[in-house]
Amino acid sequence: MTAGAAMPDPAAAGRAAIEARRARAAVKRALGAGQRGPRDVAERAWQEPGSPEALLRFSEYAASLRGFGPTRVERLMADLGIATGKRLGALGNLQRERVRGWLDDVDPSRRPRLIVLAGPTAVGKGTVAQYVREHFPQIRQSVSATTRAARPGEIDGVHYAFVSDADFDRMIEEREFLEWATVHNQSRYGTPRSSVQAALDEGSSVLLEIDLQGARQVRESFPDAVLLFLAPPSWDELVRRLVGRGTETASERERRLETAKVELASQPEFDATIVNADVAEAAHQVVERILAAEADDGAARTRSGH
Ligand SMILES: Nc1nc2c(ncn2[C@@H]2O[C@H](COP(=O)(O)OP(=O)(O)O)[C@@H](O)[C@H]2O)c(=O)[nH]1
Ligand SMILES: Nc1ncnc2c1ncn2[C@@H]1O[C@H](COP(=O)(O)OP(=O)(O)O)[C@@H](O)[C@H]1O
Repeated sequence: MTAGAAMPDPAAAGRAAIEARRARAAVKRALGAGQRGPRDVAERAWQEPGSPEALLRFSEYAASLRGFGPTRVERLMADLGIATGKRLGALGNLQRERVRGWLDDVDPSRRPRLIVLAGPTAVGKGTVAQYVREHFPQIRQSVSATTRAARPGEIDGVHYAFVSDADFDRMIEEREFLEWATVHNQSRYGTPRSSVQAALDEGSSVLLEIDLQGARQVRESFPDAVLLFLAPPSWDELVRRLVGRGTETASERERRLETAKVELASQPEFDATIVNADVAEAAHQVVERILAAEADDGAARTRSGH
């Protein structure tokens, strides 16, 4: 194959073009369905040249939004001084500022929120969070640091940053954690402050999958954080999931189930409970809560005139 490497391959180019078109269509669908906000798509386009968002034509982007028919899109483009066929990523600085101003009007509600997803061991927090990661990429998730050992299949820097006790001590000392806790009387876990703050500053909501002690600390330091409790359909099902996962010894399982009883009792402290009977259904409910929280905040700000 090396002989052909420098030659243009029309078939491969065609496949790449089809793939790129599909990716742009997915962005348009997500905009139309309200799964992604127009501000998020525009900011992503400007951050990542070459991304599907950047290559989306402004006319198609605007036409994907609810309530934007061809006439309204045409008028908008004339108002913003955007030429026909212009791609989002190709807008100059002046046009980007104009688009941001317009977004303040059409999408005033999107203020990023900090969301906590807590609940007893093995209820499915990790599974639901992963579904959200795969289907709703605009919602960021932070990677916690932990002193526990990696389980088979867990990747350092993806599932957790696996650190030593000494490293964890240093991170506490240097105030690197937004919150941290010793969980199951065993290992320490902490949320990195800087990456969470950076995501919020960029306009993305951040989902934290943390334990009850962490949830309480977040409530203290971020009073407008939204606390979601993921509950099992029943106690027996919770035990089945813990045993079924097969990652703990019998004595570790006992310890986790003791913690689980305390955690289940804390449910009234949360803003909402979501029962994880079906993963996709629970994940959609989590996302609905996030979108509602973002919109709610905007409405409140609009009312107070800011
Ligand atoms: N406070 C806090 N808890 C965390 C953090 N990361 C993970 N946890 C919680 O630590 C607990 C143990 O997680 P893990 O070791 O993955 O075990 P599992 O809950 O049995 O899957 C879970 O309740 C997690 O939600 C964090 O950064 N801070
Ligand atoms: N809705 C569900 N129905 C059935 N099994 C589930 C569901 N959600 C998660 N599980 C399973 O339960 C086990 C524990 O899930 P996990 O995400 O590791 O829990 P947590 O992160 O809350 O400790 C896993 O084996 C997972 O595949």
